[in-house]
Amino acid sequence: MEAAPLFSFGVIADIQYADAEDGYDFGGLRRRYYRQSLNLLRDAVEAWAAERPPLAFVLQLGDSIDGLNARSGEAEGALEQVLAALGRLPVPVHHAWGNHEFYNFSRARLVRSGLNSHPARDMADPPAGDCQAYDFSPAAQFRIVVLDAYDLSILGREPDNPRYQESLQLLQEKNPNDNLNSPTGLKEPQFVEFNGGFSQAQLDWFNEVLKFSDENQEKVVVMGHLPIHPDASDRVCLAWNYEDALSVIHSHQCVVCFLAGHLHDGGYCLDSHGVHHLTLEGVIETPPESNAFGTIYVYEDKMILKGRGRISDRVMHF
Ligand SMILES: Nc1ncnc2c1ncn2[C@@H]1O[C@H](COP(=O)(O)OP(=O)(O)O)[C@@H](O)[C@H]1O
Repeated sequence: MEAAPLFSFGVIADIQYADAEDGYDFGGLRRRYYRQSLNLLRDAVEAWAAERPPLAFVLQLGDSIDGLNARSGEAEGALEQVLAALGRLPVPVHHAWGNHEFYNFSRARLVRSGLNSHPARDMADPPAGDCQAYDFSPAAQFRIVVLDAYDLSILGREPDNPRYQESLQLLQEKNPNDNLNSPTGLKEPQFVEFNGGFSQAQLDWFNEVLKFSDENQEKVVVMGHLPIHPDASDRVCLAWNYEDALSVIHSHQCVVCFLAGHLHDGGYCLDSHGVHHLTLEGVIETPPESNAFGTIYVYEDKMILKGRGRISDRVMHF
């Protein structure tokens, strides 16, 4: 028997709920169970709520509702359903924002929604602008960093916003295709409209957080919608400037794990600096008889992932 963990938390990605018939991914190969995804979320919540000792929190890794809702005018209702399901948990839920949040809502609207899990600001010098990154300490000598992978993006902002203009310029420099969602022919195929990146202000802030954690002997788990390691993703689904985020992480000792969603097949690698990169399988492409969520039990020297359904169990030493 393992000793009791220091704390535990739930993880889930790419729920992409919509009250719509099943469909397929862009390639036409993977079925998307839009309506069932809400039932899978409810099953996840029920399983998490029954855990003893109770979880400390849940991380929702983005794409909580599908872009289909925007087209059918059901964005608000779909979000209400997802938040109501998560609201049955007696613990905080921390949300990353993905491309599908921005298909449905502006950044300004998200700040005023139940998907804004940013705690009241208590740390000095948060990242500049409308960046949604934040950090919190769930237990002594542990810290969670929530990164905003669409801080550079043309999704979620009006075209007259300077950050939109800067992002569009970068995207067009890297992607000459007429359809900016198409990675065809790109040297850096992650430069597509449905991805985004990290501003220098966010990277500077991230660096300061990790410096503090190094100085205080903390272990840090980082989460964001987009994967940042090519071995835990395909070449398209990475954050635009994933290398910049990796450099910040690798210039510190404290980061033990990076959690992402976006790539519905999931992925995992242990990188050259001993950081675990775990990309979670997406609920939306999970058949109704299975599921895709997990609980991570944190110990002084490791994290143990208990996966459900498509997500495998895994021990991540640090
Ligand atoms: N290879 C591609 N070429 C052109 N458009 C694409 C390609 N892959 C995805 N898209 C488009 O990009 C958008 C996001 O893709 P989607 O599969 O919905 O993202 P996610 O994997 O986050 O669910 C959709 O409008 C989709 O049609």
